[in-house]
Amino acid sequence: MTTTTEAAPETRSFEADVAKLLHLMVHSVYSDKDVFLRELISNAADACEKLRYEGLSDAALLGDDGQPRITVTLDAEARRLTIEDNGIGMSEAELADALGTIARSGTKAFMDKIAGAKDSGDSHLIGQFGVGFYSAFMVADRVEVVSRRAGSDSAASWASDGLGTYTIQPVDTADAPARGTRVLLHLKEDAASYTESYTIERTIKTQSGHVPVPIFLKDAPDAEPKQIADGAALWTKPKSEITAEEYQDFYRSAAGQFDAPALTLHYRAEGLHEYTVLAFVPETKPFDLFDPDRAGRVKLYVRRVFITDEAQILPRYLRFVRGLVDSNDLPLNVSREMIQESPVLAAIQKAVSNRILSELDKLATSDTERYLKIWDTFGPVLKEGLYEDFARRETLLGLARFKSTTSGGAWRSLKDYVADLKDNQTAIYYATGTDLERLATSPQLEGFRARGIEVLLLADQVDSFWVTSGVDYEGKPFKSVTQGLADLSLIPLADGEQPAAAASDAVNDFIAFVKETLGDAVADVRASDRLTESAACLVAPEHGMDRQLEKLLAGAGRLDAAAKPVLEINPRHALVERLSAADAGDADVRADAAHLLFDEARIADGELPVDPRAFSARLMRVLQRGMN
Ligand SMILES: Nc1ncnc2c1ncn2[C@@H]1O[C@H](COP(=O)(O)OP(=O)(O)OP(=O)(O)O)[C@@H](O)[C@H]1O
Repeated sequence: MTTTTEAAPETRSFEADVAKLLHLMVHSVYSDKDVFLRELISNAADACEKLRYEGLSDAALLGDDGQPRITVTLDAEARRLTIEDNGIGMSEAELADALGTIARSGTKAFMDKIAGAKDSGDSHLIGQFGVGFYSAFMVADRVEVVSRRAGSDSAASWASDGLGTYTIQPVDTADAPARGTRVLLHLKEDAASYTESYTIERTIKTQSGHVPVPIFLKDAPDAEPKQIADGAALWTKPKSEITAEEYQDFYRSAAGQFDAPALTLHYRAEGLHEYTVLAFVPETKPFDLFDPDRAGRVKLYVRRVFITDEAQILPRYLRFVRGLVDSNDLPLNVSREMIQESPVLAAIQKAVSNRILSELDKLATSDTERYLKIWDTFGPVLKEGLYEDFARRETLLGLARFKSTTSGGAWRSLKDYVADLKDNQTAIYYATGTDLERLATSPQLEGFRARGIEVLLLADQVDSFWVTSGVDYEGKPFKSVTQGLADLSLIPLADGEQPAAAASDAVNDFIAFVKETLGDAVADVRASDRLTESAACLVAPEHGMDRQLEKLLAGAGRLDAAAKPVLEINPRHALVERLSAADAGDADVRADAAHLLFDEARIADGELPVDPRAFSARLMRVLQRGMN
């Protein structure tokens, strides 16, 4: 049936974010404009896969054209390029929704980044963020899309010059594909090479040669279509027939990444369940790594039919892994929701997750340098598993690498740490904070340094959570250097370090005075074992929460009030000795000193003084006295 309409096109404005994105695209200075072709072909292939899936439950949608196909047509004379698919298509409403609004959460992140990187011309960004359809405006000054949804007897068109508005209108079905979508690009003058057969064929073969839908090329509008990609799913081929480049091209087009995979895993599981896995660990962080939904992107296929990318095949802490699992056993004709409940899927989830972790473990020994790069990039995400996945905690602790006070910037495993324990050392010590450099200089570490005890420096947000969740490694608990009594006296001092004399009576009196002066502000004031250079530091009370975790929770409004800290004073510090002396001055001077010691310890922890005005008044008074 053919419908004709006389309606005038309706002009609409893009959502503000789309308009901004388009502006960036149109004015982009990227050398790598080829990306647009990959994005449009990947959209066309997705549309074919969506139809293949919907066709399982509604064969009528396929009509008499069951073969998915993408056709690219060149028109050098008119400087036009067309990409057409016979996939699912879009209704008028879907056109407006998909091409007039920001469909992906990552797009905003992309824009923020691209705006910053504009001058440096970082061509990797577009690929990284997979901004898809709009990349057409890098090469075209006008884009027209005509689409007809499978099973519908009407068609619609969308057109825009990428300058803030688009038009949308119903079109005669005679002017639309019988089913699917046609994207017509009016190429810019400097993009004329995209009508050259050779250029297009080479670009498609390298970027999209392994999409699971055959691709045809027509050199001219009336030329015969020639098949340039067979649509054979790469993962079904034997490993020995696939080159590293083919894996990389597939990874790029399927995962929307622009980097090279840091690890490629391709295997076939046989036995109770049969399935094929083709998984990649990216080299760089995917843009959506820290999206709040923490969703994974591994796709689920059943006998080469794409089912869903929402099956959450891997645990959330492996969400950086890209790729697919193609199962032979799952039924094709069940809904996505039912598949989620399937015990077969559960078995696949478990086995694939274990396999990925064991491959990482193997890599850690076989190619340490490559492994450490992966850890450097994704360690903070993998560490989420330490408190989320109890069953795999051991494995994850084995994979974990840390910077420490004695590693000189190198990564250390817990195995390394435990091998170097000092005599009488029964715990794994760590310090948490937000910045490695500052952590390494924190006063709490001084007593550890004097004994040569290695302290792990944990600077990722996630660290405060797992490390306080009751973990141990080979029977050794993790203990914060800011927590409780450090119990260091049992561990011998390193060569050349002098054992500390017990605090004198005068110092003990001074400590009692400080405690009285500070009153409720602190849980306790005591002489410190752990300080050798600084005069004072703050620690958590015995059994208290790690101070860094406490700060994080309080900052997130998840803690009513932080527990009061313990102020530890270094009884051997010259200033403390001087303040403790009988002639140190009147009670006012000592009271100022008590408050200043407390405030100074807070500052060393990256906090503000309790009362910044009182702090500056005291500081001024003390300085003035010093001048007199
Ligand atoms: N050829 C097509 N057939 C059917 N729908 C399409 C087609 N091209 C685009 N779309 C629709 O437009 C939406 C937006 O496309 P766009 O390429 O901008 O983002 P995406 O495909 O969701 O993500 P990305 O391409 O960045 O991976 C798609 O999600 C899809 O719904």
